[in-house]
Amino acid sequence: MSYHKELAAAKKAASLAARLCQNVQKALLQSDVQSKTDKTPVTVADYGSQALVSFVLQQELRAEFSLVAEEDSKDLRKDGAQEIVERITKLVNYSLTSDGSYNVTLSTEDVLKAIDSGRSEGGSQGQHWVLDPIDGTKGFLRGDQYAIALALLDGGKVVLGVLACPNLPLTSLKDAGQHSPNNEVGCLFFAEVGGGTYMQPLDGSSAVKVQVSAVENPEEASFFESYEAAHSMHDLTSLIAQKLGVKAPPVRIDSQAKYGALSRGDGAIYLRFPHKGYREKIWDHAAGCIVVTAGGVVTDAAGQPLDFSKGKHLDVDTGIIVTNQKLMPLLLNAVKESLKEKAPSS
Ligand SMILES: Nc1ncnc2c1ncn2[C@@H]1O[C@H](COP(=O)(O)O)[C@@H](O)[C@H]1OP(=O)(O)O
Ligand SMILES: [Mg+2]
Ligand SMILES: [Mg+2]
Ligand SMILES: [Mg+2]
Repeated sequence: MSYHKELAAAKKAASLAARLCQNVQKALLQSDVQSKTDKTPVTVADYGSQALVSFVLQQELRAEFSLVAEEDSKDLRKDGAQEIVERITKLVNYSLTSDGSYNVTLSTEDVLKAIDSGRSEGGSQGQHWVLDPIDGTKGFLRGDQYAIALALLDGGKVVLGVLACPNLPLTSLKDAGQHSPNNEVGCLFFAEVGGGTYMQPLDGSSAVKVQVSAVENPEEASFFESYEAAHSMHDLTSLIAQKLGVKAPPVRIDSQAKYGALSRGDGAIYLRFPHKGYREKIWDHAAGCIVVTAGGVVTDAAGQPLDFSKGKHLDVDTGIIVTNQKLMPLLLNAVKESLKEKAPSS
């Protein structure tokens, strides 16, 4: 089965959402930051991006669709939120119409409804879109890396993914680091099952095929991890890297931009070990997973593939690791030994 139409719609939605986020990041004001019950910062851009992606998918596909997305309109429907809802609506309308993509004016209620169409629970039957409207909100607020991550599940498997990374340099992080000196940033990664992975500049110029690094010697490999120590245990990942023989220091970046950078070989390994009690969500990995499948393998710490068919959460054993097929057995060993060493003795 081909998903060309869905892929074209997803690319359009993610590109427009990326532009919305770029506009907000430029003008980021303190009042744009809200607090949700889980205390993660949610900005008008998270909501705007979700409303916009939901609207564009509906317009382009013109069919019933199911969307599992991170945000909902609960906080926006509370007293006192009217002003922020109006700001989100203005932003969404501007982003949809400013380049002539659509000729529409959404009302505040249209926008709230579009946000809430992301309330699906997913599962193993049929098709479900999976969206993180801004992945790496902390990076976004800091002016660093973030991503708009959109994927399609069919029968519980990821069949396409699009990852827009507005601040990721077009050239390898190996050369320029996270901040491109000449400001050539903005990458769109996309992949369809069995069709390889492509990257194109967010400004729309042509796409190139990309490939995960084929490095076989861990001494020549570098690894990515969360910028935030609260999201992944840096002491554990450093032990794993040491056991594996990795020489380079960790490259710490926010969001699924790590998967994007890995998919084009900027580094060879991604290690993610959240603190105890954290449950991974499907929208934090679905798009990232499929863009690295051209040469890469994604598993949990026990070597099992990620299962996207169980609803919103991923039931992973301890952590998530990504590398190429050659390095995976060595990495799994290093992970196993490190976990044993770190485990409290009984
Ligand atoms: N306590 C936590 N541990 C691990 N990941 C978290 C935690 N809180 C939020 N996240 C999510 O982790 C991802 C970012 O991780 P990182 O950038 O470190 O790779 C985001 O999806 C972020 O959500 P959000 O989408 O709201 O930014
Ligand atoms: Mg969040
Ligand atoms: Mg996220
Ligand atoms: Mg998010």
